[in-house]
Amino acid sequence: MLLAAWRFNPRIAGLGAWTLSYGFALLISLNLLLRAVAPELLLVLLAQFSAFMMAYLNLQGTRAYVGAAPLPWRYGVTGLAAVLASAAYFTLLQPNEAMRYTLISLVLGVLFLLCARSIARGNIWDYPARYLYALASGGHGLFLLLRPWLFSLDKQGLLDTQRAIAVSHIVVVESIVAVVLMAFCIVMLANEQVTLALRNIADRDPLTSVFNRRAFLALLDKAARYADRMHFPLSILLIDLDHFKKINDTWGHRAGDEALLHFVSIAQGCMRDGDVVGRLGGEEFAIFLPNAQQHEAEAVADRVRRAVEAVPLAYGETRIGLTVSVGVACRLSSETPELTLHRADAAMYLAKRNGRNRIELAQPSQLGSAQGPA
Ligand SMILES: Nc1nc2c(ncn2[C@@H]2O[C@H](COP(=O)(O)OP(=O)(O)OP(=O)(O)O)[C@@H](O)[C@H]2O)c(=O)[nH]1
Repeated sequence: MLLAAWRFNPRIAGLGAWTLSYGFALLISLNLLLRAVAPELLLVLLAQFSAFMMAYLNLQGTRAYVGAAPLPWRYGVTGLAAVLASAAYFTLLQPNEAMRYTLISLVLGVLFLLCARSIARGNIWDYPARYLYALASGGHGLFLLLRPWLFSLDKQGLLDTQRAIAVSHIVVVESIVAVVLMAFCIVMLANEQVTLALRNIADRDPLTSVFNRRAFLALLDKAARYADRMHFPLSILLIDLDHFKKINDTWGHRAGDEALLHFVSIAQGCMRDGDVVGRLGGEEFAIFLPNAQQHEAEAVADRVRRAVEAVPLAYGETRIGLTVSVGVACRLSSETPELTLHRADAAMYLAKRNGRNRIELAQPSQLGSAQGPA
């Protein structure tokens, strides 16, 4: 299942390491089959090697998935060498099955707990699969830490035969359930990443990565409904780059693209958390400002206008000066967001007519009943 997921989604970070980790899980099963025929030392080394690699690669896959740097390879090599050396020592020189079992259980337990810690980031509602995976790997990690204690109860003769059998069954069943559950979670995580990537493609402008028109309008609609519920104001800036065609005609289309990116980075630097920017088309952008009165929106518009004017685009050796015309509208009570956008658009065209590189407010006569406290 994981191989198929990896084969079809090779670019999902971590999926390769996860799939490989399950390859080592298969080796553990192979080990069980060899029990009757292979020498003890070989079986012990193979079991501990496979178990360590499975848990370690699981952790590496998880870190890759969440965008964390991979653990340096020397950690893995040192950990593996220590596990194998102690396994050999407690098999050949100082035979002690309990000690072997305890050591590997503790190492694996810690690796699975680290795995749970790495994955549980973000908001549970946005990433349910991450929390399920954290639960599965964290639960398995805790159980692994508990296993030596269960084992010691048996060794001390504190369990009667039936209980000892039940405990060994629980240990086996827990491992199988945890491994299968984690594999399902990994497939869910891969699916989550594909969904996010598709949503990004559907919602974002490919050049500037800000929201495209459709996504921006959908978010604006949602923000307007929220503003209605909370009796908050909502303002919109409509921003158009001035004489943009001239940039394309003089320096080429690539310079035009760079100018759009340059503008977006400046505009984003002037916005608060919660403000949303979208590209409505061509060189026309809009920003909506939740809970902002008209005078606050006007101040943001002025910040953007000044910043764009002050920082020319560095295009090779050339410095290309840019300016923007901005229309500002604050939503009237029960006005549809499309209408507010339309008024901001009309104000922006007024700014163009009045000489560009300026801000115009949507008609004062239409703003009489703007929402929220003045
Ligand atoms: N480089 C580049 N150019 C684009 C893109 N989208 C639209 N354009 C160009 O943007 C230009 C817009 O020109 P106009 O609508 O005449 O506007 P303008 O030159 O900015 O003039 P004013 O808006 O009146 O100041 C056109 O030449 C489009 O081809 C894009 O993604 N990249």
